[in-house]
Amino acid sequence: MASDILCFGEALGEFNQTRPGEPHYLFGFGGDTSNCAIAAARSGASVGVIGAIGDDAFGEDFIALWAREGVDTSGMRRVTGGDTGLYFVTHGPDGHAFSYRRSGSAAARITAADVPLDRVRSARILHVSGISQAISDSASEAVLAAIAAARAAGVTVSYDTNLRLRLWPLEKARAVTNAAMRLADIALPGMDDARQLTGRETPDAICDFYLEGGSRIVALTLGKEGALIATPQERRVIPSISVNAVDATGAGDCFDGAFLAEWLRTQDPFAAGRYACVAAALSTRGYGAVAPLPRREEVLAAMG
Ligand SMILES: O=C(O)C(=O)C[C@H](O)[C@H](O)COP(=O)(O)O
Repeated sequence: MASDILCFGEALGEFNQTRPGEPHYLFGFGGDTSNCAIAAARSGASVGVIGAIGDDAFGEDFIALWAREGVDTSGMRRVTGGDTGLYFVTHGPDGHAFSYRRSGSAAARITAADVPLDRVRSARILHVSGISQAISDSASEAVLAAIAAARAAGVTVSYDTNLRLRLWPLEKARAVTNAAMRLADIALPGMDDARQLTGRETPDAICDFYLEGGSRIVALTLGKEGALIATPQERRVIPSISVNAVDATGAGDCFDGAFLAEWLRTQDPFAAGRYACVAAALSTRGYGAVAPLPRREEVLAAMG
């Protein structure tokens, strides 16, 4: 089955500490590209996920989740005896923090030979991230194989920097992510990541960096300040809306999915940016990366 937006990365079972300081964790779903896929599906796009997942109970939960969300899983490998990665979210005065149990997971053991290239070639957008590459060298090569197939077939490549220094050192992240971003048509960096990856300080200088690298659209997320959307011809700051935020986990991924869905519909990066800023803000009103992802009607209602 062909999907318009194909997301490639690691899905992670999520344990989210909803009462600070207490050993009480709410189970949910995470993993940046899976979050993006579900956000895009809830915004009405045709979406699929590719990659690998364990044949354990968490993998089963994900297959059921994606089915409920209308996300195609026919390109997702269930690895016999493989583990699905997990992560823990804790909340403190400086916001949320992640810790991982994912090394050696089914997703991390993927190789370039496992990538379903036919699915990549028949998509309209391939979405990957820095995390998709950080989890192992073989996964990194698999992502590059998917990007090469997409580019050769004229499929738009979308890339979120999603810098995770618990997964790899900054020097390696810089080299790999900056090289991959040069292959991306749509660059989706976050401000904190991009400062560290580019060495540039201002939103404009960061957008220049990625446009000079060859991206057609840069959507630089600025947290509560919204986003700066830049093309070679024009750039606009898009403000966010204020909400009662409890957990920002997955807000960046929600931005990505909402942005890609709306951009596919309108081909207008600024309209997509307005829609995605509102969707991302709404996604912070509940705990977890996936449960609070808004549907298109909620986003449109909040846009007024
Ligand atoms: O860290 C990882 O490897 C994950 O994939 C876990 C999370 O689900 C995403 O990181 C959330 O991403 P944000 O939208 O940037 O909050």
